[in-house]
Amino acid sequence: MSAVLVINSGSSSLKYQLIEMTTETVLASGLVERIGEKLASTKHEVSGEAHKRELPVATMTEAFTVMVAAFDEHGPSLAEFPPVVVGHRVVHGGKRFFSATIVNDLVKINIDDLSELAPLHNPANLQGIDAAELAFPGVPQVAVFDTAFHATLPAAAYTYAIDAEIAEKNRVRKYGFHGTSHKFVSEAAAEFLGRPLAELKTIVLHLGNGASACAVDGGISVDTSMGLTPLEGLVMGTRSGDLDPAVLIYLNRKAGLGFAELDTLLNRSSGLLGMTGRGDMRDVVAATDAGDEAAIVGLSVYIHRLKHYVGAYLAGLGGADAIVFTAGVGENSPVVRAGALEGLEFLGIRLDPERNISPERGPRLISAEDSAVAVLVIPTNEELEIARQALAAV
Ligand SMILES: Nc1ncnc2c1ncn2[C@@H]1O[C@H](COP(=O)(O)OP(=O)(O)O)[C@@H](O)[C@H]1O
Ligand SMILES: CC(=O)OP(=O)(O)O
Ligand SMILES: [Mg+2]
Repeated sequence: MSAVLVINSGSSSLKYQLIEMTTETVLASGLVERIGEKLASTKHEVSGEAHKRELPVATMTEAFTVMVAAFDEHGPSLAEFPPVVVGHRVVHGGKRFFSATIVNDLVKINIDDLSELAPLHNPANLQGIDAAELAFPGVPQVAVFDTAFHATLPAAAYTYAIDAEIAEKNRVRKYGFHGTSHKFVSEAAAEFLGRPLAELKTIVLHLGNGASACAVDGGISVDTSMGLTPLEGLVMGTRSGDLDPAVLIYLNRKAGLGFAELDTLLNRSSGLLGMTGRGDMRDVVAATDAGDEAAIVGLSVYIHRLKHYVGAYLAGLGGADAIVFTAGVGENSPVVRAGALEGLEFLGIRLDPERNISPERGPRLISAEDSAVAVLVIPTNEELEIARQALAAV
């Protein structure tokens, strides 16, 4: 019996899962949100029961103390299920990390060095590693990188068409993100279809708060929509995704917006939120049903962009065996799924409307029997994938 503790530490939150790996069962999961604010809220779920609390939590180290206390109080006992390894989600691995890596001082220096490429994510991930080292002395820590799965991108896909010397010197290229999810989901799709991964061409659409598309050929990432940072590509909850880069220059000159303001604009107040005043897809869909004009346009932009990437990756892969929807929006929004594939019948892509709106959970087929391309919904499980890779690394 071996348990793995999975840690996803963000700028103001700590999410965790303790997973028993012989049966891949979640023993407990939880989160500490709003770290550093006056009151943080915590949730610890075990045996289907959620234990919630509000208390001040100033730092990531304190958040770990709160997590360990929740295990002591509500179980399961960490003495009974001691983690054999702690697996951490680390967002940016740059060109240094291509697989799950046991953390040592040099690895931490490298993660820190990549912070300038992921300022929202890497510093928080590193704080999580430091706090876990204090809380679980002697237990190996393994970093699992969002970028790792995309290490296989060909130069044609990862190179930006800018001055090569400037790009090289500043490490400017496409890295891609959500790799842990794209890997898990593309493998689960092959399993669901009962076909060898090596033979499958798959398009994975990970549509959460952050969203990205990935073209997977025989289990290998060959193209993806996020870039140097998790800003490029699809329309997201608060991020713009693709736009003419000259918009930045123009807004700087014309509206006097500085780089900090432009950063905030594109990362935090654009996307669905910027277009519709609502960053949550559930609220946007509800508003379109009520006839809200901004919501109707915003949803149409979201779907237009999604279809654009589906088309691009169908062309890049030379057709696809499966198109897979995952993450919060992908798993739960029939409107988005139908919109993204509408009009693609000429390519052999045919949704079954009944299957698409079925409230069923779990991996499922939503295309019609006569569809040449299988359209699937597969719930992602980044935590389980991190646990598997962390355990394999030790
Ligand atoms: N029933 C639903 N219909 C449409 N969107 C949904 C539904 N349930 C959840 N979502 C959307 O999923 C998104 C969050 O996805 P999730 O994968 O949990 O995000 P992340 O892990 O990136 O924080 C939110 O925009 C939310 O509105
Ligand atoms: C990399 C990224 O965008 O992650 P998230 O979807 O968790 O924000
Ligand atoms: Mg997510």
